[in-house]
Amino acid sequence: MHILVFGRTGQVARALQDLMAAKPDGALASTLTFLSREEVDLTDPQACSDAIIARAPDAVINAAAYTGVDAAETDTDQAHKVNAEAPSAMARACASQDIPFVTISTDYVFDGSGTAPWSPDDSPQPLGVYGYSKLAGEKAVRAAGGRFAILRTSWVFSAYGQNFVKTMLRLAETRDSLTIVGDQIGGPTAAADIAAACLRLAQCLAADPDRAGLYHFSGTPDVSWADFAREIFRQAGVSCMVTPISSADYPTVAKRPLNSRMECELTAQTFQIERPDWTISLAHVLKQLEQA
Ligand SMILES: NC(=O)C1=CN([C@@H]2O[C@H](COP(=O)(O)OP(=O)(O)OC[C@H]3O[C@@H](n4cnc5c(N)ncnc54)[C@H](O)[C@@H]3O)[C@@H](O)[C@H]2O)C=CC1
Repeated sequence: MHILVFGRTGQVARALQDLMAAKPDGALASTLTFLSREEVDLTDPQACSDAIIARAPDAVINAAAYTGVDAAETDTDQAHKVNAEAPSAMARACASQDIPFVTISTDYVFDGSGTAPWSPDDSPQPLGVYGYSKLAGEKAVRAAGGRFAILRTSWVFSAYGQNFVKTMLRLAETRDSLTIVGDQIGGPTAAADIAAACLRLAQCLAADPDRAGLYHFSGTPDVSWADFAREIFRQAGVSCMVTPISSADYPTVAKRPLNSRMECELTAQTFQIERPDWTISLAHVLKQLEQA
């Protein structure tokens, strides 16, 4: 199965490349081709659908996105193009070819109220432009129909790019104590686990279009950012004291949801993908960083 992936340098795209490299020929049952921003810019939705038609893949994974949550507040047009119009064009092209389309969305489509895990049936109510742009993308992908899967995930970390794990390790090089937000709760999710889930979804949708839909996928257990930081330091053997603070004491341009817990039961039932234990995935990432 030939899978075309939008994105080459992002966390999930790099994790997909790792999966390919780790598996001997044939074991992945898929060949992946990655499209960089230089090859196809997602601000040009027509170029996205043209690339799909021209390359005639068996499935498409969209691992590219405008992920600057704060920057999006003032860069609305760009965020909307990349997160809504581009996936819309990709989904329509895939539906026209009757091939699976897997795209990734976010917990930021929710307003973070309450403490119950969000189910895929709950009504989204984003707090900022980034969440709105991703939600607009979800709606357009659903409207396109076909063999689509939208995989909402949260708190992505890996050995690549910018993420919380790397930020914590960098800060701890010069600090012996940190104040970290303790009232936002969610499931940290390794890019490697998301990559494996995306592949499985693409392969399942190729066999069975009835499994098309919206799914949640996040690491377990749910924790606060402060708890996440403590576990990073514990596993890395770094001595750095973590004091939890409230979101109100750490103002950001875009408001963040307090409750990012996600109900992932439908994903488990439909694809036999369980919530990964992020503490185990974290150990792999720390090892990867150590070897880099
Ligand atoms: N990073 C996180 O904590 C979370 C991410 N997500 C979603 O997961 C998915 C993957 O996220 P990450 O791998 O962390 O993202 P990332 O920020 O590491 O990578 C994004 C990729 O998109 C590409 N890109 C951005 N603008 C582009 C454009 N105009 N044209 C072509 N390519 C462009 C970048 O070059 C990069 O390769 C995204 O859909 C994101 O919205 C969901 C929840 C949390």
